[in-house]
Amino acid sequence: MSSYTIDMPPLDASTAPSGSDKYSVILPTYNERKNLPVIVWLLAKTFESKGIQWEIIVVDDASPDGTQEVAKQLAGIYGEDKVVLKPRAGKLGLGTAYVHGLNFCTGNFVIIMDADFSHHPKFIPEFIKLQKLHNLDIVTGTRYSSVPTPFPSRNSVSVGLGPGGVYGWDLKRKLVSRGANYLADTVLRPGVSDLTGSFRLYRKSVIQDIISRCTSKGYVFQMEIIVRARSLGYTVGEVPITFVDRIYGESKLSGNEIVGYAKGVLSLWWGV
Ligand SMILES: Nc1nc2c(ncn2[C@@H]2O[C@H](COP(=O)(O)OP(=O)(O)O[C@H]3O[C@H](CO)[C@@H](O)[C@H](O)[C@@H]3O)[C@@H](O)[C@H]2O)c(=O)[nH]1
Ligand SMILES: [Mg+2]
Repeated sequence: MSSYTIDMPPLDASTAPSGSDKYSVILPTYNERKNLPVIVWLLAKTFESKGIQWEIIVVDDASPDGTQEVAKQLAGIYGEDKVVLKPRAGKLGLGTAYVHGLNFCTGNFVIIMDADFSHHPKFIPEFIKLQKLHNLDIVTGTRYSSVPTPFPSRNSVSVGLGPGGVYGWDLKRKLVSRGANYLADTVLRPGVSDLTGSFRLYRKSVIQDIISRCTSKGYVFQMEIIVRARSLGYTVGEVPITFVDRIYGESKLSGNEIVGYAKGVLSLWWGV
């Protein structure tokens, strides 16, 4: 991977979080026992090294592999105020996991990401910088653009050198992801380059408002959030990220999720 760094100033007086800012990370987990300790360590290191207040809300859906036991051990190591386990009784879907986790966030900013290292915490300081520089409501990681863009539109020229991209997916999964973005972009025209990615930073009041209007339950949730954010007039910025497919465990994306996505696009088309 290249040593490209995003062309933005380092966190300084104008772009650093204020003393009262706190970042709540929602980590949805289903069978992530092997991944959880490392992602928590990376997150803690990222925040602590920059003196940023943080907490992690682990939303585990009764994983049979013992993810919750690992989460409890991590709470013992980092502190119960830092690693907060908020389990659910069964596998109820990714979208509703975010809704559940949001109820327990005490920060004024919320970061949502995957627990399997596909979303690397090293990008979080870039999200924070772009948010602070432009006072944005949402910053979304994009795999399909390679320059940071504070106010993307359908006309943004955003293909260049730099990060942004997917590593480790087969052709079928790449086509599903591209196709899902193409479908929603063509039908709903939200003007954001990656609608299905879930690595994002939100102002908490904004994600609370949007989530209260969302109807979907599964992976389609990410797309619905951005489409609703745009129609409500919230500001969105994009930071290029590299998405690296997981090493441990399996994706939970099923055929049902793909059908649910297509239905979600159509229902937003009728309703928005
Ligand atoms: N609590 C809970 N967590 C879940 C569930 N389904 C998945 N997760 C968790 O959600 C994260 C993403 O799941 P993966 O199964 O690893 O997703 P993926 O196939 O790698 O999909 C990625 O790409 C999609 C398309 O771009 C994204 O939509 C998705 O968010 C993710 O980034 C992981 O931390 C996983 O444990 C669920 O029903 N409940
Ligand atoms: Mg994954």
